[in-house]
Amino acid sequence: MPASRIRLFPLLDRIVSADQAASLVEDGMVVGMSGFTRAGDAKAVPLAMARRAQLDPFKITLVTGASLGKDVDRVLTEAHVLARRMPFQSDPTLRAAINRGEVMFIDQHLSETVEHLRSGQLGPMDYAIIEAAAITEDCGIVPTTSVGNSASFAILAKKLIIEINLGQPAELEGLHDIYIPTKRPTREPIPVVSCDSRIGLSSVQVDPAKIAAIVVTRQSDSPAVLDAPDAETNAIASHLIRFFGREVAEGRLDLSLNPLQAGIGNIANAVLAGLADGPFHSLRMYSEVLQDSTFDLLDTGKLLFASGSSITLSAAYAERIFGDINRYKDRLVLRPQEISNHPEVIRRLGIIAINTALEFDIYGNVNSTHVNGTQMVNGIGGSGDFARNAYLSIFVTKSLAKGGAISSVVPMVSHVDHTEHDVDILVTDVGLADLRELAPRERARAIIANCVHRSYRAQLNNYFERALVLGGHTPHVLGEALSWHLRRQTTGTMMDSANLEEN
Ligand SMILES: CC(=O)SCCNC(=O)CCNC(=O)[C@H](O)C(C)(C)COP(=O)(O)OP(=O)(O)OC[C@H]1O[C@@H](n2cnc3c(N)ncnc32)[C@H](O)[C@@H]1OP(=O)(O)O
Repeated sequence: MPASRIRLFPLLDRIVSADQAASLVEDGMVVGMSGFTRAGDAKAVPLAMARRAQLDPFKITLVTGASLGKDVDRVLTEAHVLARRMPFQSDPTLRAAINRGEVMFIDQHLSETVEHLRSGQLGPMDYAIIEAAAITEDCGIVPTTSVGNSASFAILAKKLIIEINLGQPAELEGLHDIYIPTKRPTREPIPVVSCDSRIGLSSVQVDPAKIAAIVVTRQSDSPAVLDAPDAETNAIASHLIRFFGREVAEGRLDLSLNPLQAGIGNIANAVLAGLADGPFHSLRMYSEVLQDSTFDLLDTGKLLFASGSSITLSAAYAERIFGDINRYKDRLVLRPQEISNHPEVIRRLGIIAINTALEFDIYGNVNSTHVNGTQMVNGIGGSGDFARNAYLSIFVTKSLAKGGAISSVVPMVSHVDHTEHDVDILVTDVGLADLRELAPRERARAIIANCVHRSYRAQLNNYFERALVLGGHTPHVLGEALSWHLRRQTTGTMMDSANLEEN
């Protein structure tokens, strides 16, 4: 163990095995864990908890920053350790248990979880299990590749288990900016005034007496798995980039755009990658997750600075970037997710927010989470924090899913995460609908003309024209509004019989 990793020497006595640390967690406890979109998650103790539960069954409420690495939620689900889980997940095994009703999942705006904890609406938190790069001389916990909710968990939990991960570079120290908002209702303004504002400390200060155990690990984060860009993701990126060009021509933006937020996944990655080839320069990001494309943009010099709450990279990028993190350190900051996603800061900076929808409807309501209105996919994540408060709230999706059996543009979404009031721009591979300052009837025409796949356009137009006859500010044929989803369930496709004949 290098002395630089635990610099408060009396704490060396608290090093134990993962199994010993896992034995501290008791049935019914509320446990916080580090981890945000695979980055910086606790890796050894949760697996030891699952092993223990095989012999000594127990259940907990598990609260994290966001999703964890590839094994943690899976093994905890298989060992039936999870009674309740919040605020986000993306694991197929856990997803199935949530949809069977076995795990109670609380799908929460990512900026809000620690507010609930701080105010006593959630908790008290019994243990926080936090991955750290180091513990400083004055008992500062230095996070690794994410901050997520770790800072407030460490401060608010009764006891701490720290995983010192020797596999994470020691040079991560200095990357983080830990700021905890003051008490409500007399809270001071959060002093982030630009993407590169540094307003806090580089570690999380805790009372050493709270550290119950330290476990030493040496394991990389699970890598992100990104598909290669395809024709649809490239088309979405190019529609969006042309739109930004028009905004510049109209004088509403300049070539540095406004600070960018981009969600996880292939489309967001493709859009950011597309910015590298455009005329844009001096870009800044104020986002949650920093993906591969962030580092490509930093390398080309197009991106000046990136603020996030986690760095989630593919295996090849992780090796290159974390092997040379000092090269990027003065152009990066990792913040607690309540600051990266804070409504006050998002509104102040005038963020351009780009997130992915599962489906949207003719009026611009967006479903990001539930297939057929019932089956949870991942959760709302930070998309709502950004959509409500952004300068430009953009949602992207492919126009078709499941080989064309599903249209991503429907008469009425089967679940609403982002209401029409929070959505400015919709983009599919077909085109882009600019909904700003449009009334519902105008929004419907713009969406049907620009976003719907040609195989569903006539069917959707037919629905809208019949809705118009019935009237209303937001016309619908209520008895048919969810008929596309029902048809998919019963016949396997959203296409009606006339459309099936046509296609
Ligand atoms: C931690 C964070 O907060 S990151 C910041 C933003 N967070 C969010 O936006 C959270 C919510 N968003 C998400 O979870 C994702 O972006 C999703 C699920 C909406 C889209 O995921 P992506 O992987 O980008 O899109 P993709 O098009 O590959 O779709 C994922 C799956 O949903 C399926 N799908 C897509 N649209 C539909 C639809 N309308 N109906 C049914 N299934 C659909 C796809 O077929 C695919 O299925 P598969 O995994 O079996 O192949």
